[in-house]
Amino acid sequence: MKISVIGCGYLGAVHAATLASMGHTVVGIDVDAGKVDRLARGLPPFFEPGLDELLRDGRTTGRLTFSTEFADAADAQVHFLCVGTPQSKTSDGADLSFLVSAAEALLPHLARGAAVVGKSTVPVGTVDMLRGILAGRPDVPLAWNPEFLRQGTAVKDSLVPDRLVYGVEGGKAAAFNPATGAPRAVTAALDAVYEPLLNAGIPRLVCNFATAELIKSAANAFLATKVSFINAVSELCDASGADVTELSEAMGMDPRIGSRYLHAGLGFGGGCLPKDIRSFRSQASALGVGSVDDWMGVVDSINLHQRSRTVDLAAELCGGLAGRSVTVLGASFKPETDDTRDSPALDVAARLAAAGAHVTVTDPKAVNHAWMRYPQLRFEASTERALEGAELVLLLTEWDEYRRLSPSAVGGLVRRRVVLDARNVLDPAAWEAEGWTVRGPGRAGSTVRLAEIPHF
Ligand SMILES: NC(=O)C1=CN([C@@H]2O[C@H](COP(=O)(O)OP(=O)(O)OC[C@H]3O[C@@H](n4cnc5c(N)ncnc54)[C@H](O)[C@@H]3O)[C@@H](O)[C@H]2O)C=CC1
Ligand SMILES: O=C(O)[C@H]1O[C@H](OP(=O)(O)OP(=O)(O)OC[C@H]2O[C@@H](n3ccc(=O)[nH]c3=O)[C@H](O)[C@@H]2O)[C@H](O)[C@@H](O)[C@@H]1O
Repeated sequence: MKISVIGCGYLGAVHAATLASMGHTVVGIDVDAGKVDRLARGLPPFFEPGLDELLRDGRTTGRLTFSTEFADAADAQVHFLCVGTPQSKTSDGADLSFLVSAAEALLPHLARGAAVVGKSTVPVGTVDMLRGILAGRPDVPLAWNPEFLRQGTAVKDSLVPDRLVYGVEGGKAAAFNPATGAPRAVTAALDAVYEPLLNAGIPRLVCNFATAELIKSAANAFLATKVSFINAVSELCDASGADVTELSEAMGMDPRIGSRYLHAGLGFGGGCLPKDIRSFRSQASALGVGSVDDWMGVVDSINLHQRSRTVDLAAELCGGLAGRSVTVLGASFKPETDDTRDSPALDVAARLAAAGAHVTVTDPKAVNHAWMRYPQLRFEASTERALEGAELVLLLTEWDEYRRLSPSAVGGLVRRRVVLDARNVLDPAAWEAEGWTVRGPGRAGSTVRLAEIPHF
C-alpha cells in the first residue's frame, strides 16, 4: 500500500520506517528541510535504537522516501498525521496549529477516497475540528489512531505494540458490516496497513473519535499519576525513615498494582507526559470536570516538586551551592534517547547553576542537543573528565553506563565522595563501602549520615 506520513519527528520517522519495513511504500513529509535531507540519506535526525538500520533498509529497497513537498504524497491511500502538538505558549492546552497547517497543506493533494488518519496526541474534539477543514471532501474518511510508543524502544513498540486503537466515525457499531462482520471503509484500510501486526495477534480496538482521543490522554495521565504517586510517597519515606525502593518493590509484586512506573526519582519529563497532563487538565476544565482538572494539577506539582527537592538536597549535601563544583550525569529526559525536551536533569542543572554552583553536565548522547540552550552550564562528552574535581556528583538520568560506574574509580576522580542518586539506581552499600555518602529521594532511612563537610 502507498502511505504518507506527515511530520517526521520522534513519532513520524519511526512510524514511516516501520511501515516500510512491513512492506508498504512510504513517503515521509516534513517542513524541516534539514531533517528531510538527513532522513532521505538514511541518517536518523535523532538517536533512537534500531532506527538507523530501518532507514538504511528503506533506502535500499526504495520503499521509504522523504520530501518537503506535499505533492509527493498525492498518490497515497492512507495519510498519517504525526506532527507535533506541543503545549501552547499561552496556556496549559495543546497547540494544534501544526496539525491545522498540515491538514490544510495536504488537502489539495488528497486522492479520491484516500484516508486521513491522525496519530498525534490531541485533545478530545480535535477530529471534529479537522473535519471542518476537510468538509469539502466527503469522500475522504477520517480516523484517529493514537500512538503509544516510548522513545528509546520506539521501533520495538511500533512493531510489537500492546494494542492498536482506531477511532472512527460512528464507533464500533459503524465500523463493521453487521451481516458479515467484515471491516468497512477506513477500518478496512487500517487493517490493511497493520495486517502483519494483526496476523501476529496484536489486539485492535475500534471506538468512536472521542474515545480514541481520550484513551491516549488518559493512558499518559495514568502513567504520570503512578510516577507522581510513588514520588509523593518517597517524601513520606524520607520523613519517616522508610526506604521507597523496598516499598515500591513490595507494592509492585501485587499484580493489581504492578512494578512499572513505580520507580521513585527525579520525576517525568520529555516531549509528552508533561504537556499531555496539562492538556488533559485543560480539556477537563473546559468540559467542567473539576476532579480530573484538580487531579492532574496535583500530579504536575508533585512532579515539579521532585526537582526542587533534588536541588535542596544538593545544597544540603554541599553545605550551600555557591562556588561548589558539581557534576551532573545525564542530560536527556530519560536513558536511550538524546531528547532533552523538558528534561528534569537539565532543569535541575540550570537551577544548581542559578544557585551559584559550577555545573558540568555529561551525557552519552544528548550533549550536542543541550549545550547551545544552556550557556551557563559546562558540557563535557567524557564521563571521566566531567567527574574530575567534583564536590558533589548528581546522577539525574539513569543511563546504563552510569549505573555501572565503579565507586572506587569514580572516587579517584572527584574531590569529595558524595553522590546524589536522584534516580535511585546505585547500590548504596557498594558505594558506601568505598567511602561514599549516597543520598536519593525516599532513601534517607537506608543511608549513612553525612560527615561534616569542609568548604574548599
Ligand atoms: N515522541 C513520542 O514518543 C511520541 C509522540 N506522540 C505524539 O506525536 C506527536 C509528534 O510528537 P514528536 O514526534 O515527538 O514531535 P517532533 O517535534 O519530534 O516531530 C514533529 C515533526 O512535525 C514536523 N511538522 C511541523 N509542522 C508540520 C507541517 N505543517 N507539515 C509537516 N510536518 C510538520 C516538524 O518539523 C517535526 O519534524 C505529538 O502529538 C506527540 O504527543 C505520541 C506517542 C509517542
Ligand atoms: O505519548 C508519548 O509520547 C509517550 O509518552 C511516554 O513515553 P516517553 O515519554 O517516551 O517515556 P517514558 O518511558 O514513559 O518515561 C517518561 C518519563 O517518566 C519517567 N519515569 C518513568 C517511569 C518511572 O517509574 N519513573 C519515572 O520517573 C522517565 O524518567 C521519563 O522522564 C509513554 O510511556 C508512551 O506510552 C507514550 O506514547
